[in-house]
This record gives sequence, C-alpha cells and structure tokens, in this order.
Amino acid sequence: MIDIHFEPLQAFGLTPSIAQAAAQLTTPEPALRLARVVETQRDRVVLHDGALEHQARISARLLKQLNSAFQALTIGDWVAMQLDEHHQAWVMERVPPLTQIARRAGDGRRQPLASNVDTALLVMGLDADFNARRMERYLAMVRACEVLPVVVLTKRDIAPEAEARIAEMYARLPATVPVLPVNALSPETRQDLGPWVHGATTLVVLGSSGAGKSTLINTLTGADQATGGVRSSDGRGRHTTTARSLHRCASGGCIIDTPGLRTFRPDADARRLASAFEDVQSLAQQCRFRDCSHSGEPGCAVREHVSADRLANYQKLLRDAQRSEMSALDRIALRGKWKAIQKAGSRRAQEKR
Ligand SMILES: Nc1nc2c(ncn2[C@@H]2O[C@H](COP(=O)(O)OP(=O)(O)OP(=O)(O)O)[C@@H](O)[C@H]2O)c(=O)[nH]1
Ligand SMILES: [Zn+2]
Repeated sequence: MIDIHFEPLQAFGLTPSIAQAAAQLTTPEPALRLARVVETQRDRVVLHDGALEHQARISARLLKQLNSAFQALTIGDWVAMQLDEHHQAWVMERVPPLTQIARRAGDGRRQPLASNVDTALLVMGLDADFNARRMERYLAMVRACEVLPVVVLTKRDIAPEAEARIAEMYARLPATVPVLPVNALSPETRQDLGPWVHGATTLVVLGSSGAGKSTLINTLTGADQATGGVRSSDGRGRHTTTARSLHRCASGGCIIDTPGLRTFRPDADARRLASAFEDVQSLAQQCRFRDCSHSGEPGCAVREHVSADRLANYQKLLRDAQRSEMSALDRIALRGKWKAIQKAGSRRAQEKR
C-alpha cells in the first residue's frame, strides 16, 4: 500500500491518472509514500513528497530492474519512497511514466530527458539560434511522445530580424501549434504563457544552449533576476543547467529544465514521426507510384505541393529515425561499408593523378 498525499503533491504535478497508476503498484514493501523526482544526480536523486525534500538513494532491486529494462530514473518520475531507521530515503518503486521525452545518444542508446510532462516549451532564440527546420524536427519528435508542443521564440526585443523570422515560423508550422514570440526577461511573458502554466500541469523546456531556457524559467518561477541564478519559489536553491531540475511556477504548475540540446535525434519510430507531416502523408496517396519516395519519381504529388525544404526535412527525420532503429552492429557494418567506399574513391583519385 502506498501513501498518497494528493493535495500537497498537486503543486508538484500530481494528477488523478498518476495517483491511480501509483495506487496500482503491487509491492511487498511497507510504509511507502509517493514522491516526485525533482533533481537527478549521478547515483542519487532528490525527491519531494509534497512537504519535504529528500536526498534519496535507489534500492539495489529497483536499480537492477531498471537496468535490465534499459531504463533509468528520470526527472519528473513519480516514485514510492521509504525512510530507513537512519532517516535515509530510498526509492523502492517507480510508477510507470505516462509520457516520456527521450532522445537517442550518439551511440544509439536511449536517453530519457523528462517523464510525465504535459507540455513542451520549444525554446528558440530569434537571433543566430533561429532555424525553422530544426524547430520542425523538435515538433515532430515532441508530438511523437504525445506531449503538447508550444513554440517560444525568445529575444524578440533584441534580435534585429525578429519580425521577419516570426513571420517565417508562422508560415512554416501548422496553424494548430501555438507560436509565442517573447522577451523572456519580461514579466509579461508570464501572462503570454498563462494558458499552459497552471494547476497540476508539468512543462519541460527544450532548446539549444543559450536559447533562453533558464531565463524563461526564472521569469515563470518568479525568481529574482538580480541574483543571476534561478531561485524557485519553493526555495529549491540555486539552479544550474548541468543538473536537471524541476521547479514550481509562480502561477501553479511546474517546469523541468534540461541542458541545452543542439542535435535532437528523435526516439520514435519513423511511422510516428511521419504523422507530424500530415500534408506529406495525405498527398502521398495521390502519387502515381504507391511506393513513391518523393525524390524525383514522375507523377509525384508530394513534390508538386510541398516545399522542397520541408520535404528535405521530412526525409532527414525519417533517415535519423531509421538510423536510431538500427542495432549497434548494423551501424558498425554501415560505417565499415562507407570507409571501404571512401578508400576506393581516394584510390581512384590517386590513380588518376
Ligand atoms: N534581451 C533578451 N535577452 C534574453 C532573452 N532570452 C534570453 N536572453 C539572454 O540570453 C542569454 C542566454 O540565456 P539562458 O537563459 O542562459 O539560456 P539557456 O537556454 O538556459 O542556456 P543553457 O543553460 O546553456 O542551456 C542570457 O544572457 C539571457 O539574459 C530575451 O528574450 N531577451
Ligand atoms: Zn511522391
């Protein structure tokens, strides 16, 4: 049986569906209480049980269980914790996450970024960071995780080409995706984001380094800008982006910070990613060939109607997803093949000389 203090935990994002999933945990352990992972460190996690914060260790049994499923405790996870006789907190069980945002690391391993999030703030600067194609890919991957995307374009106040870039983003993204150009330093931003930041919602901020993620979190949590670091309203101390952390927002809801992501290799299969490109999918049915790859076949409806840039981006996403699905051995074989081709190429070049 697990003890659930619903009301205080609501401020940390507890919803009825999570509470229900937690109540269904079958465990022989006594005296368990529900808590949320608000910070992850190398071999420890920080938990909040609604009243107090705990530096917790992970039980050997749970670690083994997670490792064998290629999983790891992630910021935003809900867990069942226990205090031992020395007042050391232990994570005994994990509630299976309802949603999880993850990416593929360079070596193909799955890297979870945040669990149990409702909304992802896709943060991009209107300065040199701006890249509409990259945003399109973030969007596809967030939607594949069944998380609601909100595009936040920062530095509206200082970027010289801000208005043209805002227009470009509006034109490029589907009308159903909210796009909010902001000055992340301004308190007005809190109102702009009001509809998504309230109650027991959990947000995650994603974006490259320097995009303004910490600045946005500062503004939403009402932290004192003058101190130079995020100080969350619940006194969770100075925040650094190297560790992932969860903060409470001034208007309710909580927000998870992630380190800067430049490349964001999606962790989703090709079919799910493709669903974010509805136009390509529906036009493909009008292509002359059923297996049209939209790369130059005659009678291709997709090439006729979708901009070349958007189509190239779609094809890049699919390639990335297929690469993620390959096993490590496949990748080594593929690398070997490329090396052989390159070698043959340079040999030919030498022979010519
Ligand atoms: N004028 C202005 N400055 C901004 C805005 N957003 C961010 N900045 C500035 O841009 C710089 C980088 O912002 P951060 O919030 O640290 O960026 P970050 O995304 O957290 O970066 P990492 O921690 O490296 O991942 C800081 O100096 C911010 O003050 C904005 O909307 N307007
Ligand atoms: Zn086609």
